[in-house]
Amino acid sequence: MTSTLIRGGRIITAVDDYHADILIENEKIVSIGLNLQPGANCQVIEASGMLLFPGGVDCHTHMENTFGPSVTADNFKSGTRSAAYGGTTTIIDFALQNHGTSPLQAIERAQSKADNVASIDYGFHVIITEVDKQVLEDMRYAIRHEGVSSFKMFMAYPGTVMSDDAAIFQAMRMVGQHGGMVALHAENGTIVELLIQEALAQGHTSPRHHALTRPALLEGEATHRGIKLAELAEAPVYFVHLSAKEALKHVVEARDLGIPVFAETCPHYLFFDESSYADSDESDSFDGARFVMSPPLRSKEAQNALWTALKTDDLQLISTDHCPYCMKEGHLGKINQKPLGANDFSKIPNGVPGVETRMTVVYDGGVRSGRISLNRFVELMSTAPAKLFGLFPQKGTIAVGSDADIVIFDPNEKHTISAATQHSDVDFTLFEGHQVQGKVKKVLLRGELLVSDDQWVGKTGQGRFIPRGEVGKW
Ligand SMILES: NC(=O)NCCC(=O)O
Ligand SMILES: [Zn+2]
Ligand SMILES: [Zn+2]
Repeated sequence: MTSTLIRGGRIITAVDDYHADILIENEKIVSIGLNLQPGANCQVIEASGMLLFPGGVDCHTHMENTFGPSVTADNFKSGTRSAAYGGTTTIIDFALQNHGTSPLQAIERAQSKADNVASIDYGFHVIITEVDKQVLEDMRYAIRHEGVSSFKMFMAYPGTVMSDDAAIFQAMRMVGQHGGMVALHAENGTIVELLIQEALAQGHTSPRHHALTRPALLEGEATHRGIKLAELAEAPVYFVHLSAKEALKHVVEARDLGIPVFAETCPHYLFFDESSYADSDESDSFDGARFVMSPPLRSKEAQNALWTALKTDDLQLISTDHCPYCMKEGHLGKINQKPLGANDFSKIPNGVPGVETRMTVVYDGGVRSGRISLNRFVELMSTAPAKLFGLFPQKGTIAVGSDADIVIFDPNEKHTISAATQHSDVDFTLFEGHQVQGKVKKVLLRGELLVSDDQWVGKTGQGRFIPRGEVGKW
């Protein structure tokens, strides 16, 4: 029997804050208490002065994503290792339903990419691109028998992954009856497309036009429509990467009425705003491409509103939407990356990295700056995503019986974030040069050390697919 004792740390959960030892046996936490004694052959980890968090749960990542014009820079090997260094021990990634195929085939394909390669645990949402009777039946089957109970649908990207309202409504109605949930990418795709074509026709090709052609109002409109479709379908709904005040307003309104509407935001919307695009209209500046994600960065005012909403539970969690493309073509052999859109902003692959920095930047910029409490931090990073997406209490907390996914975190260590010292295959981080306080020191997945003082001590492939139960019930 393998056993580990973590001694003397300060345990933080979504509701508790206390000093105790944690005893781990066979992947699980078996005891929490004072002065626990190690048995024979027990590994002892000293953690005095350290905070102990449940392993991070990032419910929005895109490893080896193929639905855009190119493949993301991280696959499940590099991406999950990078996540682990950042304190995340579970991700929920995506399985893409290609046109003419079943969601069940999508799950199988996604599993074949992750199995034996991922270093942390994982699940999938299926991206639904086509709905018919058989697809709806397969979605029901996925919820009941495959442990895949959430589905992403796009109100944007016409001609590729966008679904119309009827498809979204039918999917919501089906999954709502079976304990599942649809997650929506809410932007009015047809109007965005029109604005893009008008901008290009006027010769506007630089990255900042990405933001100008995706106005906040169109995120607000789609969010409102998505809520109405969910209400009609009598189903819960989840909004991914919420960025705009105009969208938040509708979420708040619905939640105040007791409608099961949930939403996440992402670190990039909390730490950057639209001014990051400002320089990129100069003739040869392509630098703003690093901030090309959808929805785009919003105003400073929106950023403040998001922070407030995180505090008041109008937003339930922070995920990363880790979807990295390199700024330089050919980095580690990656092709068709951000420079694809060097002469046309609409061809820049959408997405940014973030899986490794999520906990650190939110701890520093959220907890240390006084915007959120330490308990709320744990809730946003771990407990809420686990509860909302059917992983709790196996994941998302430090409790007897839970998986021993634990982050040992030094609240005092200062460091500077840089792509050069990160572990993703992408060649930049939005947080380059940011000085932060608080550092992930050790990370355990089901009791096994993955990361120890900046050293990788984990094993490729030790991550496991985690079947999920009912979602959207929290
Ligand atoms: N967000 C983004 O720009 N890229 C990733 C795909 C998505 O989540 O829409
Ligand atoms: Zn999206
Ligand atoms: Zn995404």
